[in-house]
Amino acid sequence: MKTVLTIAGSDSSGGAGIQADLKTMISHGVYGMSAITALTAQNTLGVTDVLESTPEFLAAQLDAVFTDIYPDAVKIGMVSSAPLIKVIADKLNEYDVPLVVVDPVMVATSGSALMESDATETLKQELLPIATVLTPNIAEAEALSGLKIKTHDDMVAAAKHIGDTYHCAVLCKGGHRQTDANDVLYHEGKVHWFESERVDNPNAHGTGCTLASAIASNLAKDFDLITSIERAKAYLTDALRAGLDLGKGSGPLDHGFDIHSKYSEMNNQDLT
Ligand SMILES: Nc1ncnc2c1ncn2[C@@H]1O[C@H](COP(=O)(O)OP(=O)(O)OP(=O)(O)O)[C@@H](O)[C@H]1O
Ligand SMILES: Cc1ncc(CO)c(N)n1
Repeated sequence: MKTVLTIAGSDSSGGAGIQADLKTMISHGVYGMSAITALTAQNTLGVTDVLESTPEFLAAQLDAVFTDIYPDAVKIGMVSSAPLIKVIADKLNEYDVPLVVVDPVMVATSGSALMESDATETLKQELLPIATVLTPNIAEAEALSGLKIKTHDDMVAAAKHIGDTYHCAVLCKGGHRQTDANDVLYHEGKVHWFESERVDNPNAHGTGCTLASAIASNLAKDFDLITSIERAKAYLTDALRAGLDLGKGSGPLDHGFDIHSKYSEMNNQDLT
């Protein structure tokens, strides 16, 4: 079985972060592992508290994973401070990880800040150069490129700017656009669009985490980058279309829409 490690924050409501990552990985038939950068007290309405891991404890988690079950791919999500980013970069270099998806999580869908402002520079210098692919949403692509994004051409310009500066592939996600949900990849000097109509579902908590974990799972299974993104976007769109409606705010996706087993068919009546 292929193995994938997520390095990210825990979301107590289960829709984003580590929980979304592990659910996505099991749906892709890969073995998921986690190194937790922070605990968030969070639900579909927002984040009420954050407890960061210490850099030493994050390093210990990474050593424990890498010296035992070596991951075929790594997904990085919420990393809120510069010292934690530095630990991750050092460990990924030490263990020589080939496939790294970096989701530069800065602000949650609910509007809560998830990264300290002075950590952005460390992210740029330390993590972007070792990313196989970086997956900013529009606001994150603006912050990383310094460019304003309004049109499809602006998305391409920002992806090019980031990719050429930090030497990584960049997928600029259009999930926050009004008219479509088209994402654009800039990779090895070429531009590739992944087009999708918007799914009419206000429950979009954790879409970014889910897409990045699905890309990492597909890369671990030896699909090339474009195929990995195509498959990941199809999974994300189907998980949105499944129409789960939980919580009082922007609720989670149905990560398990595609998993059929004898256990998922059991209901309470079967148990009596
Ligand atoms: N309503 C929608 N319909 C179809 N696809 C969507 C919709 N909303 C988001 N997506 C897709 O979800 C993926 C994640 O994009 P998005 O821009 O939402 O990321 P994000 O802002 O990082 O996510 P998060 O809200 O988890 O932080 C992209 O492929 C995007 O096109
Ligand atoms: C822990 C965590 N990571 C990422 C996001 C972004 O969706 C979130 N809301 N929470």
